[in-house]
Amino acid sequence: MKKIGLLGGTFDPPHIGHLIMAEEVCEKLQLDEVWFIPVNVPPHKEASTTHGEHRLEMVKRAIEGNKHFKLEPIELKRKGISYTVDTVKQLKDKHPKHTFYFIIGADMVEYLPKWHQIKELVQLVQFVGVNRTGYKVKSDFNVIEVPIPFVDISSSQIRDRVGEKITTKYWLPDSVRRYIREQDLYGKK
Ligand SMILES: Nc1ncnc2c1ncn2[C@@H]1O[C@H](COP(=O)(O)OP(=O)(O)OP(=O)(O)O)[C@@H](O)[C@H]1O
Ligand SMILES: O=C(O)c1ccc[n+]([C@@H]2O[C@H](COP(=O)([O-])O)[C@@H](O)[C@H]2O)c1
Repeated sequence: MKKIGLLGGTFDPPHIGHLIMAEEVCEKLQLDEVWFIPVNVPPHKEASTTHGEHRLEMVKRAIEGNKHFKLEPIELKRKGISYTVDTVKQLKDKHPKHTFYFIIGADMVEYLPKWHQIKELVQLVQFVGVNRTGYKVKSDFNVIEVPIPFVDISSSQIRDRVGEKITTKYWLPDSVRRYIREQDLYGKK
């Protein structure tokens, strides 16, 4: 039986905030692995995202070299809107012996009441919340709070900076920055 952290995200692109939260939770909760799950269609975001294949490749590069981190493309394969309740059910069916922890930032903790079938979902998986500037980890739902160093970085800021040709060095792994350059992502069209 393994303890598995699940880090769902749009990852458009993945950045050091994602990596630090995954590593901190992995160590503090003594998880065996953290699985990164890029969404297909995010349940709550209006704006369209970069193609799944690019986001998948960027996550692959971001987690390279960390033996605890794995890529789980289950939502991209399933297509459609990526409701977490569907993902957790599928993963529990496939791996009945694992215990799953769904890791979210404080913005998503505050948003929990609006998640699809949230009452059922909280019975199926243990949520873990990490702090994020501007939001609170407190919730009426059962959320384990894991303190992390505040990393005031978001994917949208990175997309804007790339578009404005402002440096993103150290905001995300060089391998991901290279991929963004090679594929000409986030440039102003
Ligand atoms: N800097 C951060 N600190 C703490 N949690 C974070 C941070 N960045 C992202 N997260 C959390 O990681 C998960 C996936 O985030 P996501 O891929 O949407 O990145 P994002 O930076 O929030 O993107 P965007 O700016 O496009 O909304 C969410 O649970 C989010 O709360
Ligand atoms: O299932 C839901 O209703 C739901 C609502 C909001 C967010 N989520 C999940 O939370 C994770 C983080 O979302 P995001 O948009 O910040 O990348 C991602 O896996 C989403 O699918 C899920």
